Amino acid sequence: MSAIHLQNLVKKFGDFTALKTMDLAIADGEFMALLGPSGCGKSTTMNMIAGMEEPTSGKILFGERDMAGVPMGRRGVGFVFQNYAIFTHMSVRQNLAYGPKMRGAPKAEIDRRVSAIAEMLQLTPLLDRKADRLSVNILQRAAIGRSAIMEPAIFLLDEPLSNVDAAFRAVMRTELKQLQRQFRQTMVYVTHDQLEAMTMADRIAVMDHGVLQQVGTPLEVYNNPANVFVARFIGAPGMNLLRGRPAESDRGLVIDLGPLGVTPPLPAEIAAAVRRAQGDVLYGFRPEQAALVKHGQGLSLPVTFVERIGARTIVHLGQGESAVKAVFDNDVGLAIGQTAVVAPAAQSVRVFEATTGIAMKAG
Ligand SMILES: Nc1ncnc2c1ncn2[C@@H]1O[C@H](COP(=O)(O)OP(=O)(O)OP(=O)(O)O)[C@@H](O)[C@H]1O
Repeated sequence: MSAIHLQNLVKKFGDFTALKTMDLAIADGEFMALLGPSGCGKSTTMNMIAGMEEPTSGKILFGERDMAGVPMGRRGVGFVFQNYAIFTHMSVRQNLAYGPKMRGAPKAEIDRRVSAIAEMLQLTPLLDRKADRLSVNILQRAAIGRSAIMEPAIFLLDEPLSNVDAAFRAVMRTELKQLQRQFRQTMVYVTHDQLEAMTMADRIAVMDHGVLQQVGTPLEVYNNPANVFVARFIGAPGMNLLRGRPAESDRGLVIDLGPLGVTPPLPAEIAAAVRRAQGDVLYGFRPEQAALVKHGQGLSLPVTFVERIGARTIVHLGQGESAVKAVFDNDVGLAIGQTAVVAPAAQSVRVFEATTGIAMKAG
């Protein structure tokens, strides 16, 4: 019943198409993140699932049931927004109890459910505080509790952590995931923060400009991006992409990167796909998968900047179209102005068509 199917879903605002023909199947009990930059259509999609917006065309099914014309209050969804929806004149307890009370639940059951949810969200010591005395962090926690207490089969969260501070966000990521595991709800979670999507979601739907770009597990979208948008958007920093032209060499198929020289030979399965293609390609590899190698064995580039973030070091190499980043787990002792020679781990190399941006895959 609580699987969600979006079929050919389109949303237009006047002449502007906010969502272009979205097809997405979210399984019962799945945690799906809708991830993408601002304005990509995440909230529009969510608002249609919630019943706050009507689709221009296409269908939304909950299980087998078509939601066309079903008002928000009848969809059985819980919804938490970026801005906490809390009654500030009430205590935390009264806020949590509000939904079950409106439904006419007996007092003993309300008390039991309020205690359980308060315990789960670490709100127990704050139950009798008035909401207007609470920090933004705690207010958002109470707002999540207020929706979760209704045990909706479908729980929709739209950027619920974007106003809370960074340390609290880390705590809430774990708690939300635990909450979902416990209730086994279908959860749809809108975020522009890939860390939230990567750490919590079973699968991620990556969107851009109203178009669904890829759906996959966090590792799938990280390891095998469907196109250059996903390659750049996922990962911090995103994937390195260098323009070049396939060329045969005595060691196998390589990519001629012009002034940067030629790449190491491509792994056989990627080489087969690249041989079938025509024109320029983008040679991609993750900054975390670059190693420092000896001269002549990789791409030789000047160091332009070095960022140290705790134990991690991000080394910026080259400029303009030849710019590359490499991430190391230690201080590799490189300084601005030096030359570094980097090579990606062979199995991590990905190649994309330059004109369409689509990943070239084996098979
Ligand atoms: N009611 C509306 N009328 C006109 N345009 C709208 C309306 N709602 C959204 N849009 C436009 O549709 C596009 C998608 O908006 P949406 O809010 O879904 O994006 P988003 O990915 O959730 O981004 P954000 O994180 O900034 O909210 C944007 O260009 C937005 O300006």
